[in-house]
Amino acid sequence: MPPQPLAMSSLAALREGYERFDPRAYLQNNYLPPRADFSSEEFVVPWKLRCLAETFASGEICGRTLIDVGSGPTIYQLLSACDHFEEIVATDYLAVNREELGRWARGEPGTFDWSPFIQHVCKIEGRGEPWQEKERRLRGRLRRILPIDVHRPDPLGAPLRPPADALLSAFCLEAVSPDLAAFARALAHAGSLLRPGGHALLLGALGESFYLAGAARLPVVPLAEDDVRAALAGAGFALRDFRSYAMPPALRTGVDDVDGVFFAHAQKPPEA
Ligand SMILES: C[S@@+](CC[C@H](N)C(=O)[O-])C[C@H]1O[C@@H](n2cnc3c(N)ncnc32)[C@H](O)[C@@H]1O
Ligand SMILES: O=S(=O)(c1ccc2c(c1)CN[C@@H](CF)C2)N1CCSCC1
Repeated sequence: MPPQPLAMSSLAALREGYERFDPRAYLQNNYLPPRADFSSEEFVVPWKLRCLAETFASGEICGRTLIDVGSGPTIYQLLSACDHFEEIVATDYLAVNREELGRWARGEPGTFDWSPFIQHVCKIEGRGEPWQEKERRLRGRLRRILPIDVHRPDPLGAPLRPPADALLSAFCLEAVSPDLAAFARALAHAGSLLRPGGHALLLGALGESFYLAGAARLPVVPLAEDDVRAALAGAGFALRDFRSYAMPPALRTGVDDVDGVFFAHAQKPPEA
């Protein structure tokens, strides 16, 4: 019997899977029709954008720096945030995603067209702002695009100085964690980037076990709503708002097996 390869750790298997992650395929799968359907407020992308717009509209969440954990190649999640923070710090584990974001931030040709998302956010924010103005503002405030690994206690490799005033993360933690304990640890690690009293906004998948991004097939830890609530409490957060969305059958396109989406707004306790 030839020597058997050592069993690869689940984290190592995940990292190997992400080496095959194709940003353009990922964008195609999730941010173009049929999933990017803006025709009804009942569809998921308008629902997600409305959760963020309504939460930022209160004006309570603002400050100098917002960090986005596991940005991937997407910027939709930053469109309402960018009006309330001087600096947006995007992060991702993969250089291909950081490069995609950098090309968009510099306005280079051939990057993904986010204008339908920007136009929709300007519409629901109701200020009559030209979408090109919102795009210009986000590009001006997206100043750092950093490598990150949420499985490290110090996800950026060094503390963020000063700590972020707010943290956002969309579809990352559950998509990079082999199990619930790893998800909870990753949340706590990400939370270490946030100042006391800072706000965390999480968007994520419920009941999802895999997703496709080109040649990559990535495992996802299937989450129930209570798993998210328990992980937030375990990481020391106070829950402020929790909403969920059931995925309509028409949006089951085979690129994943997501059952629904959650939105959580939580706050880190103030300094003792
Ligand atoms: C499903 S994508 C989410 C992308 C984007 N935030 C969105 O809303 O569509 C998950 C992202 O997590 C990143 N990632 C993979 N491993 C990671 C890790 N250990 N720490 C942080 N991010 C990681 C991937 O590169 C990928 O961009
Ligand atoms: O746009 S979504 O909110 C969305 C957006 C991104 C993702 C997923 C879903 C599910 N798989 C994730 C992999 F981690 C990435 N959406 C979820 C409901 S159905 C339409 C697509």
